[in-house]
Amino acid sequence: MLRMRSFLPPLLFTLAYAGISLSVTNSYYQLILTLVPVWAVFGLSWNLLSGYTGLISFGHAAFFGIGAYATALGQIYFNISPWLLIPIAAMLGGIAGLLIGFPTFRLQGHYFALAMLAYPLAILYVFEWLGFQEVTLPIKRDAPIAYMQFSDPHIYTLLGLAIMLATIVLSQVIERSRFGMALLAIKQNEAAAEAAGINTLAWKLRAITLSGAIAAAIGGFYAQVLLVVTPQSVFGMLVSAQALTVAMFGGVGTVWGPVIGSVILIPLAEILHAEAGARIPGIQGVIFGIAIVSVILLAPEGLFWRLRDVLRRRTGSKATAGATPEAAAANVTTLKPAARQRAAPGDVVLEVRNLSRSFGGLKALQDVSFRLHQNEILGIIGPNGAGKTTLFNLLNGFLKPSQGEVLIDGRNMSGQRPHVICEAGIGRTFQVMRPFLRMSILDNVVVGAYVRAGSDDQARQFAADAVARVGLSAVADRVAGELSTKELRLMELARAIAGQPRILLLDETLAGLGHGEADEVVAVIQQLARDGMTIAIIEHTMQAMVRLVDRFLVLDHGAVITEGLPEVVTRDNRVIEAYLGKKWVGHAAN
Ligand SMILES: Nc1ncnc2c1ncn2[C@@H]1O[C@H](COP(=O)(O)OP(=O)(O)OP(=O)(O)O)[C@@H](O)[C@H]1O
Repeated sequence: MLRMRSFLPPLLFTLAYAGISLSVTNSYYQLILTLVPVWAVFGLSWNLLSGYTGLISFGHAAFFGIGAYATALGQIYFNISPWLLIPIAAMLGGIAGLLIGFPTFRLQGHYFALAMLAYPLAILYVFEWLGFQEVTLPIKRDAPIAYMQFSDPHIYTLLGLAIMLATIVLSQVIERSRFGMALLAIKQNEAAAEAAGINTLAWKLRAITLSGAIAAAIGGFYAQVLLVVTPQSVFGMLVSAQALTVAMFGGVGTVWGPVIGSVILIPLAEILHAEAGARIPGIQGVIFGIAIVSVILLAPEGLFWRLRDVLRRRTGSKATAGATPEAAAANVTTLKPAARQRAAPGDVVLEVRNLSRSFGGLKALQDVSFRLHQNEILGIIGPNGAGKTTLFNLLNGFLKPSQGEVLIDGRNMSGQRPHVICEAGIGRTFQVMRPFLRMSILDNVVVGAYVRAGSDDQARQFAADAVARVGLSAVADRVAGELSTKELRLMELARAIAGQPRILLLDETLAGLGHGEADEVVAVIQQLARDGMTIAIIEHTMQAMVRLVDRFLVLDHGAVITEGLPEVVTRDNRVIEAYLGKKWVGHAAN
């Protein structure tokens, strides 16, 4: 029902646009009205890859141009109808996406962006070299409908709108599915996404394949509208910039962004080009340049998000008038920490054997061995640089060991990728939180649920259960950007348990919390252990740790200096010397 309702605005917008375009009689204005959905679809295709994953593509013209040339050359050399050629172009664009994505996804950040820039330029020179400088589509007066050559230009606009509506709906479906969640998780933190069980390379390849297919399809349609294709007009820098500009101007990571950007910028640039192009050549490029600079300065994420924030603030301030942050905080179910009840040691669920890891000459971890039993809470402590986070990174697959083994339920998992280890039952939180600030708590948590869930509905159910277990049900619909540090920590915990891990690695989950807040989070962790979860926690807050853990493992200079019960370990001179310090002895005596 909710989904159907979200399709209504794009449908109404398309109908209104169609109504306006049918009343236009000037053929030049009609062409502009056709180009708006064309560039909107191109922007949407860019958004699907770059808007959702954050991997900026400067080279989407590669796909657009492949589609345009496929449609033109298919008619010239094989006399195939564009109705068939456009789907073929989409297939070629998808294949190109896969071929480009596979090597290029090895690069990150601006290296990826720059590599993408090279593809359309290389193809442009190849097409020029092949002699396809200017390809004119054959005129088919005998079969105009079969060859998509309509005498009434309104039909092109309606076709463009139909493609745009289909692309918006497809994007909306993707946004709310496992696919969209995976892409957003990659955008936020690719490593954390892998740790949450997401096979990031596979999802990125799916995104670029689909994005390439849509860009090529609309490139094919563009060739059909203009009836002439040149390398510069379909592979040129300005074409790639067009996708980027309409999406960034309108709003990145939303279906409405490219549509808004296109509706405003395309008519503006085209009319200026027609009116002033002869006097000021290249005015179109100037307009796009100004648009990008203005957006960067005034609304860095695009118009859509800016407007939404303003509206939210207005309606939010009315709705929450009288509702104080304290009242909102009171909605969070709080648990009180219980006195520590040592778990009876269960089966060994995790065994670490002689694990070592060096970075160049630095031995960050040396010959570490220990076992983790079911239901146990193991505290991992040690001074800064002792190797605690390195140990976690080895356990969940971020790092490969130089030596040694990690066995989960007796199975050697060392060297496996993080999402495989997550599937095997290890969940993890991070020292630095990276929530999706514009998304609700529930949506943030859903990202972690997909590793176990078979369907979108099941993922939402798992997420709702996880949110309830950390006591955040009452605020599940609030956006993460409004949460306190404690609530964010609980949300991260919920995200980790939504994937139903059996072993949970918590990296400084209490960092930045006040005394009372830390107690609440401790109580939640205790409850998780009582419910059957096995937990390893890195933490510097010793007062909380001695109440929480069943056993300590103490690291110093990458090696285990001791392990055992809290009351024994905290009196061990080696631990006091290396980590706790003399102050601790005085404190413990009191
Ligand atoms: N990717 C890396 N490359 C080079 N050196 C690294 C890398 N990761 C960790 N180290 C080094 O390995 C050692 C152990 O670091 P690690 O982060 O595991 O310590 P830690 O016990 O978690 O410290 P803290 O309590 O400050 O988080 C440190 O000397 C650190 O500088």
